[in-house]
Amino acid sequence: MRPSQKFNLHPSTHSAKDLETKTFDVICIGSGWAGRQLAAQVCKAGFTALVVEKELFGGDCPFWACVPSKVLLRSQDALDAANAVGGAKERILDAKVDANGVFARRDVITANKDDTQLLVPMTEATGATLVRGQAKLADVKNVQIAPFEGEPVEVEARLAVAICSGSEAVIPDGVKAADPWTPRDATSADYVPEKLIIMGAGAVGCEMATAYAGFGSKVTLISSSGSLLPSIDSEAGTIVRKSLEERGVVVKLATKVTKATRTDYGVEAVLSTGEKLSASELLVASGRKATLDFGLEKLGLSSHGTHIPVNESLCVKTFDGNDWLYAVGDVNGKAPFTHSASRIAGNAIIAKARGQTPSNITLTLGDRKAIPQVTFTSPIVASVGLTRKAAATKGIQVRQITAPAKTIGGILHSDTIADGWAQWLVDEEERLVGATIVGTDAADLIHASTVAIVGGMKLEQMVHAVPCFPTMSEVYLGLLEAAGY
Ligand SMILES: Cc1cc2nc3c(=O)[nH]c(=O)nc-3n(C[C@H](O)[C@H](O)[C@H](O)COP(=O)(O)OP(=O)(O)OC[C@H]3O[C@@H](n4cnc5c(N)ncnc54)[C@H](O)[C@@H]3O)c2cc1C
Ligand SMILES: NC(=O)c1ccc[n+]([C@@H]2O[C@H](COP(=O)([O-])OP(=O)(O)OC[C@H]3O[C@@H](n4cnc5c(N)ncnc54)[C@H](O)[C@@H]3O)[C@@H](O)[C@H]2O)c1
Repeated sequence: MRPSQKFNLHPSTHSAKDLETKTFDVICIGSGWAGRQLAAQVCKAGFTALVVEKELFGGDCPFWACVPSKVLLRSQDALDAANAVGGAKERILDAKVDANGVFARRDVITANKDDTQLLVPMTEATGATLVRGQAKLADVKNVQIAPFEGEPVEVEARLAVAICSGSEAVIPDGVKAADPWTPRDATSADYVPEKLIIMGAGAVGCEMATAYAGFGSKVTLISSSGSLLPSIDSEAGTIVRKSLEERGVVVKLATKVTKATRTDYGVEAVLSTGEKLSASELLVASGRKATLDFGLEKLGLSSHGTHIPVNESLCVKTFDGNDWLYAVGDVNGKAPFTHSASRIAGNAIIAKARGQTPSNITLTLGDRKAIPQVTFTSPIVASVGLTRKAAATKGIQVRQITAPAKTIGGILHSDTIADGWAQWLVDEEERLVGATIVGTDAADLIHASTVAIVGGMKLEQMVHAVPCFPTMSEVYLGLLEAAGY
């Protein structure tokens, strides 16, 4: 069995047959960040919530996605940081990470995929009731739970049912015969493949290329897109490509993996160029689709493609008069990040139950005006609001301001700090509408831009926000200067 599939479902605990009541204010199908946060929010407001989970309480993020992937990246990062400072680097005996040590640290942080260690008690502490089993929509506000043992049980929601079922990796038919690694396998692995082909250069592909190159794999990163991280403006992908190539990664863009098979050695991949490559493993990181195995069709609904369409309150759009069925998190395809499973649906459900209008936080978050994203490559790529591409698609006229993401603070911090790249996009009134930062500390630096975009700030106001010396926040001085302020 693959390491990604080794976990205990604890089938005899949290059984639907033991429920003291069958009626809850809100029922969440799925216990990822989306389901748990919504349940916690409504419980805090004095309502009751049931969370149904078919796999591990906690969903993807703590066991297979954000958390283990960040652990796989952290050790090389720490070594690189020490290696970039004279006086410290002389003490480093080996600049390569110990992959087994990294895997062991990951297993501790992910509690060996045992949800009873942290996620179950943490979620119960919010006041939510938890049940293990597969949930299906049975009727309006009715959900059927098929437990791991015993007969199905029906539960009813007084206010709302929220589909928080997440997403799963898309494995194209042409490569299935290779029995490829999914992102779950890449984050759960307990060995380092000698040669690794990664298909897809989005966030998963680029992060895993960084991690496995650090472990010593010979990585080939192949993507149908013309640049790495295609959802961000292309300068970011160019910088990440250069860094990956310096780490020995071979990058092939505008190229598809069309077919792959298992061989005695591992896998053979056929590319759209006709080239054939062999490797120990193939990681497919070519996108995700919503998890839709909960019986939408039972209500005469279809999911309209790969995600469930929702309105600005995250209420499902697919049928008239719906005011009780919500889709929250990856399943709605709006912004597939842990942090974007925001309080939108909870606000709407609570306000409606109290006969109030939802606060305008719903709208700010709902239109994705300022949802940030960080890709933990080396250097890190952070972005919020509009990219140039997104502005053009929306027909929004923007002025581009760029500056190096390199400051005196950064130079004092690291002898090898690279120039990096920072971009602000401002609208015709000089209001900030987008920011991208590629470089040291970008993950945290971006938050200042998020706040400015949410606050509708103009450059003439931002000029008053003076960063401390000597810090990386001086990137913002560089941007203001480049903007002519
Ligand atoms: C490798 C990787 C790294 C990532 N890194 C980051 C990162 O650094 N930062 C970030 O913000 N995002 C990251 N993401 C994205 C992030 O993991 C997702 O956006 C987030 O986990 C989605 O949360 P969710 O609650 O919508 O879904 P999930 O976490 O997928 O939870 C859905 C849950 O619903 C359950 N479920 C589904 N159907 C049913 C049913 N019928 N009955 C009962 N239960 C059901 C599933 O078992 C699952 O537990 C990463 C993704 C990947 C793949
Ligand atoms: N740090 C983070 O926040 C983080 C990290 C990892 C994942 N995620 C989330 O997970 C989601 C999924 O990430 P992902 O990287 O799997 O998908 P993605 O959609 O971001 O990127 C898919 C990539 O695969 C390429 N591709 C598609 N078909 C191909 C083929 N046949 N051959 C070669 N290349 C092909 C595409 O051109 C693209 O570059 C993202 O939307 C992201 O939100 C976030």
